[in-house]
Amino acid sequence: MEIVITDHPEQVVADIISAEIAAGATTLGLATGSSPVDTYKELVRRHKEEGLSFAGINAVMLDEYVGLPPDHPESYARFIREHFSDHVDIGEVYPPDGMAEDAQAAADAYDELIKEVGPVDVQILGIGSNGHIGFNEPSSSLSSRTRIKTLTAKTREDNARFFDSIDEVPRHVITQGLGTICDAKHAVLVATGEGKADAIAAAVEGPLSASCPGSILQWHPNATIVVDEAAASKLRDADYYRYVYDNKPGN
Ligand SMILES: N[C@@H]1[C@@H](O)[C@H](O)[C@@H](COP(=O)(O)O)O[C@@H]1O
Repeated sequence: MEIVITDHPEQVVADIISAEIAAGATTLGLATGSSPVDTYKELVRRHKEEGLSFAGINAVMLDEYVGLPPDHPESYARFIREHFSDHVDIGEVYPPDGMAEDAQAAADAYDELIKEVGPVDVQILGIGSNGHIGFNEPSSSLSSRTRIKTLTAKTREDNARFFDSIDEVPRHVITQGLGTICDAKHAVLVATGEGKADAIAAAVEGPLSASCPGSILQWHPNATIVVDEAAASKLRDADYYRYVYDNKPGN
């Protein structure tokens, strides 16, 4: 893993995505949540002001709530349109179908679609305060594929801020599995704020364990963790990561 501690995570992630596009990326993996919002803002700015083009690129998503139609204000399909795809020249963005009558069949179909559209060249990720990535809650199989998951009480509480009340937060989701996520050629996780410090410490320096699904990135051959000082504050070896990044060949 490469760990980047920076005051401007959105610039670092946007730089990585711009470089992957320049190197020929054709499939992006998009994440929702507040963590990547500034990155999308920066990518849109680069598109409008610097000519960064997403032409010829398609995208898949990490997850979707079961039971929310794609035009629901809190559906992840809508989130991606609002924060990113409506503002750039990207091709298709394929959302999981949270309204399918048979949600598991929709999840299976989505896993197949990712294989057809993919492989994902660069997958953006956030991390939940309990260490989840996508919606792979603790105890998720490390080799899981896209499937239905039941959200923990903690995740529903964390996400209640986006809904009028906690009762409106769906209990079930379709999420790429950890195995699906790890099929991406480059996984880039962004986290900011003190609330993510424990999750980042567990994902980066804890054991590779289903108890912290984000720790699967230790196993991924090309994972970058981009964090601000607050999210890095519980990393034991932060100084070493800074040293490695500052002395990166080619930097
Ligand atoms: N399913 C999403 C994740 O993809 C996201 O990374 C995480 C953190 O969200 P946030 O960035 O808002 O803290 O939780 C959400 O529920």
